[in-house]
Amino acid sequence: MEGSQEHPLFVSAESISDCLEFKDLIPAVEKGLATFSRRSGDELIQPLRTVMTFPESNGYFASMPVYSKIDDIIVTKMVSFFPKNTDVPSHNAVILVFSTKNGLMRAIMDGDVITLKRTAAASAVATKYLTNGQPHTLAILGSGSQARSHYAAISHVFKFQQVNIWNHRSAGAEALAKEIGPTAQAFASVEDAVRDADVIVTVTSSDKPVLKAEWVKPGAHINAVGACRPNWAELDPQLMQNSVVYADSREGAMSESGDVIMSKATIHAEIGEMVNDPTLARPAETTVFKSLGVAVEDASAAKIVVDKLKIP
Ligand SMILES: NC(=O)C1=CN([C@@H]2O[C@H](COP(=O)(O)OP(=O)(O)OC[C@H]3O[C@@H](n4cnc5c(N)ncnc54)[C@H](O)[C@@H]3O)[C@@H](O)[C@H]2O)C=CC1
Ligand SMILES: O=C([O-])C1=[NH+]CCC1
Repeated sequence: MEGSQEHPLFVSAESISDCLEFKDLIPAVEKGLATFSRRSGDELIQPLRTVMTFPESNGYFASMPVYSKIDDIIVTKMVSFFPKNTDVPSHNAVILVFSTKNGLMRAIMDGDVITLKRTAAASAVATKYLTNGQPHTLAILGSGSQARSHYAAISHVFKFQQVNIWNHRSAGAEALAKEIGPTAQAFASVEDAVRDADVIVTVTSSDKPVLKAEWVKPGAHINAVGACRPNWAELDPQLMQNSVVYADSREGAMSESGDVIMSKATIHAEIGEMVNDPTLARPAETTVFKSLGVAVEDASAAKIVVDKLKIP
């Protein structure tokens, strides 16, 4: 159905996969995070997301609104995450796009592909600024949907000679290593997987630390993507204390990141602040990008889809 004033267009996962490429998305997310970090009210409005919790089913539901003046778009993402899911996906999202002129709904988009790609694109932006020279080895902890999108996005920025995969269920690591090909190897222990890693991605659903300070090579960059609740952590507190820590949103990290809250680590800068002022980058240090997810990343992706599909 063609989009029109009366009927918003539904955009499927397949259509979004086809038109959302990292060559466009990584710079768009970089620009969006920089705009957000300027905190200029007439460029972008992004309130802290609301998260409902369902303790009995260990589930969560987030509503993530944003208005981007420079992209002329109003977007709300709604996403459920039930980390213990096994028979169905752990994350399920939809993205609604509204007109800034009259408030009518322009599009209803699948949010799963956008969430996978924009999250990995944000990590790719952080890795670009915080990796020391040409990295050789990438380590990925976790072998789910974000593990695959992160491999694709970060490999768009750097070509790795070696990709080490660990997963708490080894079959997952073996499967992902096989998909990636001869440069990839599954490891039975986190310590062995990360020992030589220049870039580490943690994309697990663990609520307890899986990565320890003593295993990490000095100067490595870590994209810590999981653990999005204030009492969850993927990194041990010593690693957070030893590292220069970045976040997508200071408010989001102080509200939702157990890695930051429980370790009492200081946030050195937002990724967007670093984009606006590259002297904030510390690539020679051990660095952590604590990623929680912000709506401007979704809006940056939705804008590309709106433009590519010429949605009215
Ligand atoms: N920062 C952000 O913007 C976003 C973060 N996320 C988070 O990223 C993480 C990965 O997301 P997806 O790949 O979509 O999930 P997924 O369900 O596809 O994969 C989860 C991975 O974690 C592993 N895992 C599950 N329980 C574990 C445990 N107790 N210890 C160690 N590993 C365990 C699974 O085997 C699987 O490999 C989740 O924590 C999710 O909430 C997801 C979307 C956006
Ligand atoms: O930003 C996002 O979409 C999410 N962050 C954590 C779970 C989903």
